Amino acid sequence: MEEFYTIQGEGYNTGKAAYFIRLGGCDVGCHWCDVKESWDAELHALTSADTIVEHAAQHPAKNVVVTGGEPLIYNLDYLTAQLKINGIRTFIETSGAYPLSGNWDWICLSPKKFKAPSPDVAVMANELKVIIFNKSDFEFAEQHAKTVSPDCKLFLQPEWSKAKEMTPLIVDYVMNNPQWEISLQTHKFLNIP
Ligand SMILES: C[S@@+](CC[C@H](N)C(=O)[O-])C[C@H]1O[C@@H](n2cnc3c(N)ncnc32)[C@H](O)[C@@H]1O
Ligand SMILES: Nc1nc2[nH]cc(C(=O)O)c2c(=O)[nH]1
Ligand code: SF4
Ligand SMILES: [Mg+2]
Repeated sequence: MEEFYTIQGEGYNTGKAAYFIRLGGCDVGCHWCDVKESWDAELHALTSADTIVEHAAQHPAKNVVVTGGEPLIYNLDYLTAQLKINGIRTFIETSGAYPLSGNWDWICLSPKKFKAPSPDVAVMANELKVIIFNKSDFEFAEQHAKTVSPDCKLFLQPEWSKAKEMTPLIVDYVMNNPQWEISLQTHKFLNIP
């Protein structure tokens, strides 16, 4: 759908420059999704994986974030193999709704109530990032924390439109449950992509 060079705004790798590859297509249907224009893959022109890798390799930071849409709709073995050949670290943002493919340096799993993540993604996740839209999402976060590995980093991120209401609850929750950390969508405050 699009490619852009920016700074990772969310989660464990916040603050690192990275080339973003946003793949079109998602059927998870989060009503608060901040990239609904990504859902219909057919609305976006196709770009070959080789061209994308060539573009990524031209940027100073050797980090790529593959996101979407839901990137795991596609088999990502070829794309990540080519990125690796070019010495690029591979990060993925996924709901986990499809089986894991690709070779990843960092897997950020953001599970959704609307389509449960597959267990193979949960066990491999380096980071669990749960979006807090309402109070019941804390319990949802704890359920998913049981499915990830013991060294997986745990993040709570306010849903953007509910941030005013939810952020104080997250602050309180993290102070009482310090195995969790807060993640903010810092790129939205910085006005960068
Ligand atoms: C747009 S999604 C694309 C990748 C994948 N489909 C997923 O959901 O993880 C990228 C990240 O943005 C988060 N996100 C999407 N809409 C959001 C919103 N309104 N507020 C906060 N985070 C949001 C998702 O949970 C995910 O962690
Ligand atoms: N700067 C920036 N950081 C991000 N982290 C995850 C994003 C995403 O949409 O997947 C995203 C994004 O869209 N922009
Ligand atoms: S899974 Fe990700 S891309 Fe798909 S609707 Fe939810 S937040 Fe948006
Ligand atoms: Mg985004």
